[in-house]
Amino acid sequence: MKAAMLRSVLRRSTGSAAASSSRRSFSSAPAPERKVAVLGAAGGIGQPLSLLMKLNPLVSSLALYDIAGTPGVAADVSHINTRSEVKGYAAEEQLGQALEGSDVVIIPAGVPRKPGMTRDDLFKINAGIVKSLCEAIAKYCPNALVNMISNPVNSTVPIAAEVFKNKGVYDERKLFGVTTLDVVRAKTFYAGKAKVNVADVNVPVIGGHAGITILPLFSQATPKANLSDEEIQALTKRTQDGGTEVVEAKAGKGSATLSMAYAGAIFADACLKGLNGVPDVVECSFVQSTVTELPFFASKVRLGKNGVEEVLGLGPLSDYEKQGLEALKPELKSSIEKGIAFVRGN
Ligand SMILES: NC(=O)C1=CN([C@@H]2O[C@H](COP(=O)(O)OP(=O)(O)OC[C@H]3O[C@@H](n4cnc5c(N)ncnc54)[C@H](O)[C@@H]3O)[C@@H](O)[C@H]2O)C=CC1
Ligand SMILES: O=C([O-])CC(=O)C(=O)O
Repeated sequence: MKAAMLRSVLRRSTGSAAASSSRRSFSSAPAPERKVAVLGAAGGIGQPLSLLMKLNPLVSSLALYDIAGTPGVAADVSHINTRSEVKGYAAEEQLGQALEGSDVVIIPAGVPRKPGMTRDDLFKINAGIVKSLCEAIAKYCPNALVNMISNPVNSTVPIAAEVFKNKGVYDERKLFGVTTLDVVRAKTFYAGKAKVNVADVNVPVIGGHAGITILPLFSQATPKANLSDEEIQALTKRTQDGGTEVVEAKAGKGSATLSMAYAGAIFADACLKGLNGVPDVVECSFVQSTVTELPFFASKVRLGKNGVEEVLGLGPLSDYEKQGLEALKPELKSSIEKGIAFVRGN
């Protein structure tokens, strides 16, 4: 959700005569009907993400699913006077209804880290959660774009792909690991150091979503700034450790939720724009890829009416980034293989 969109939503909710008449004169075809499902909607990420999706005028139907606490969240969000109709789904037997007809399914279901844990430590619990949710997606909305937030993303995306393959519905253009928070952080930290307007900043982040597998390409950052090698290395490390910084600050009360909800809303908005035929929608995401020898890799992707339209190349890397790329491959490879083995062995 970009600032302009939020402004337009807020303008709409004031309902002033001037606003509605200018809306009439400028609006052509109404935005198509789009259903978005959030799985894990009552959680730390799920709640603010559901709020942001309720503010998104591209959404006509919002399905909120969780195994606990859904009715309250759904009732609360449903009172907001924006376009989408909100329904809550509270138990596993309602998951099918929640998913049916979905264009985009966002998955922030599962446990978050506590201090001292790695994202991979979440595998044990989250792998099973993601697997069963993806089995339901394969059954009830096999054509939906899936935005995977649940960690470890480096393994949960391959798990989803294996489930979809087993069910005969895998379309690599429709499965995304959400790495937008890495981009959000890289932009914020770069703007602070380079002393440029954060709204103007662009920084691609490639690789995966854990520790050194997160590789921000500050050599490609715009607007250009004259940062020293030490400054670039410190920015890289801070981006890689951004999740841990929040986990430690929350001191046992979970990981990033608000910034993740923001990032998840931006990525889902980009998916919806792509589905609606808006041209040149480009975001970084962890997708099936041939950009490196690894089967999944995060890089810039162009989004379109069927999901991934094009996986874009990495562009020129600095020597430091080339080293980072080689260094991340073994860990990313083993996380991907762990996800695949989890489904194949089960
Ligand atoms: N991709 C990324 O950049 C980020 C990913 N995350 C990950 O997102 C996940 C969620 O984090 P939080 O919202 O903070 O956790 P949370 O514990 O606050 O919320 C998780 C929600 O998932 C629900 N849930 C559990 N099993 C479920 C199932 N089978 N079906 C539906 N819902 C289920 C829980 O009831 C809970 O409401 C974690 O795995 C975390 O590591 C967090 C931040 C950033
Ligand atoms: O660090 C965590 O566990 C949550 C996460 O993925 C992030 O904030 O990037």
